[in-house]
Amino acid sequence: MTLVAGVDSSTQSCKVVVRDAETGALVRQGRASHPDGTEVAPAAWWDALQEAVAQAGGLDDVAAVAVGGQQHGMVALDADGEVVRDALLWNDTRSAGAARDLIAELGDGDVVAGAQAWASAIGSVPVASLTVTKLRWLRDAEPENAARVAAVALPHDWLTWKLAGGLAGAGWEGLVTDRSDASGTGYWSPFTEDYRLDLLERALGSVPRLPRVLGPREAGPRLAGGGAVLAPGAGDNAGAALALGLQPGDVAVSIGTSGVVSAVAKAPTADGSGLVTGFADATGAYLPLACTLNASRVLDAARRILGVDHAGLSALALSAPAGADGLVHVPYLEGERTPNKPDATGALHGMRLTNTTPAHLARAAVEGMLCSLADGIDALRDVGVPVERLFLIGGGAQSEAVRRIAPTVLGLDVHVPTPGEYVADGAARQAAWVLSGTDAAPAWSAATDAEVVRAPAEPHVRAQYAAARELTVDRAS
Ligand SMILES: Nc1ncnc2c1ncn2[C@@H]1O[C@H](COP(=O)(O)OP(=O)(O)O)[C@@H](O)[C@H]1O
Ligand SMILES: O=C(CO)[C@@H](O)[C@H](O)COP(=O)(O)O
Repeated sequence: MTLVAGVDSSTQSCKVVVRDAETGALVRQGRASHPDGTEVAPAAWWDALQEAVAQAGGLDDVAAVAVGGQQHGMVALDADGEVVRDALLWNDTRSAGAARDLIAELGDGDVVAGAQAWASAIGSVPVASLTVTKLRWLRDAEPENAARVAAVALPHDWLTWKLAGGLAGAGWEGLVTDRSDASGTGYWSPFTEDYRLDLLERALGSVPRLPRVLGPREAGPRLAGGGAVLAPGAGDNAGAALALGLQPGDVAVSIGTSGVVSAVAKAPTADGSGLVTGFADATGAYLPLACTLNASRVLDAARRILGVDHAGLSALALSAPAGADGLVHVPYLEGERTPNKPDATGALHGMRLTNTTPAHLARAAVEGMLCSLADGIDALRDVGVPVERLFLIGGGAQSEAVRRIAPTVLGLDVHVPTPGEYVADGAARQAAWVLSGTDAAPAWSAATDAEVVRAPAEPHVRAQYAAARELTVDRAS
């Protein structure tokens, strides 16, 4: 049996799956936690990867490996290949001002024109999540660090490079990425399939070395020591789309640290409103996507307040009526990215003596988180993405309340594939694809055994959320 490995280096943890390259059958797996925070030493990801790989029985008998991971994180490297400072993650909002500056500059002061100019150039309007804004922040806030930057990579690129042995083992040539993750930097164009070095220079003030962008099934360097082939890897959402085998009309709804709705499209998008980012996927197509900063951790916060575990929160939420008798939770606990409100805070609206119970609070948390995703689905529709089937994945999909309430808020049946590591699985499928060299990815059975959850839509839940959504306040600091 030929084995392949897929990695998901996500915000909260690192997951590794080892699968049969031909059938996709799961053979072994491992997992290790990442530290908290929106600024993380990349070495912590490397340590977690080592631990998860060891749990998964190692890579000695594996023929190809692909790394998927959280997108956008800024991994700045110096001339010796060492990290210049801790990585700023996708959910770090300190570069919100830099995003505003970059938009205004490209529009010569006209922010609407600037936003559209960015969307037309790179498919997305910069927000604090995108790497390009983090580089501008670095230039302005830490000029001494900015001056040391010789190369910039993303989390998945850097881990792939480390697996290849880093600068000593693979040289700068071995620093590779793929088009899905490159498209989330803000300096790679899905229209020309090339880096926009002018935009990179505009942000950082210099043009550092960038990872070589591999094609969807192009082999990268080998594992240090001459072992497995390293595949291009992917951004996490592109990895999940590959695992799910998304078809036109399908939308993946991922409830991890981020809340993401994404679909595979034949052509790139350029949404000047900034709600939909026009990323590329891992197969040579495109991945229009709307991403929030607040998803599974909204439920974690509600659990903390109520002093219950996952099952307890779920039972409470399901015991309250749809709409929680008017209690609305706007879940901007980390600020927000879609809509772009980096300084917003979360809020509870419509509190009455009758609805201030643990059950109502739990219901409002689940509904508020789902309402923000429903807004994202509307944004996808607005750019012409067909929305027919929803696939619910990510850690939050393990909540029964989320699964059962989702159709009432999202207004469609929800397909829930068997709980699994879909990003790591997509990476493993890509690794098998690189080995096979065939035109299409190997036909592993994907989400065919999904449970379909049906429930009538409850439009008043979204209506009351929409009324409360704008009434948020910015953080004091
Ligand atoms: N049964 C459950 N119900 C609700 N949330 C859950 C459940 N199990 C795990 N989670 C949440 O899922 C999140 C981790 O999911 P994951 O998709 O791995 O996140 P990420 O990709 O951002 O690292 C955590 O916030 C965790 O609390
Ligand atoms: O920023 C995005 C997508 O644009 C996020 O999807 C990150 O890629 C992190 O994902 P999780 O680790 O929360 O799944």
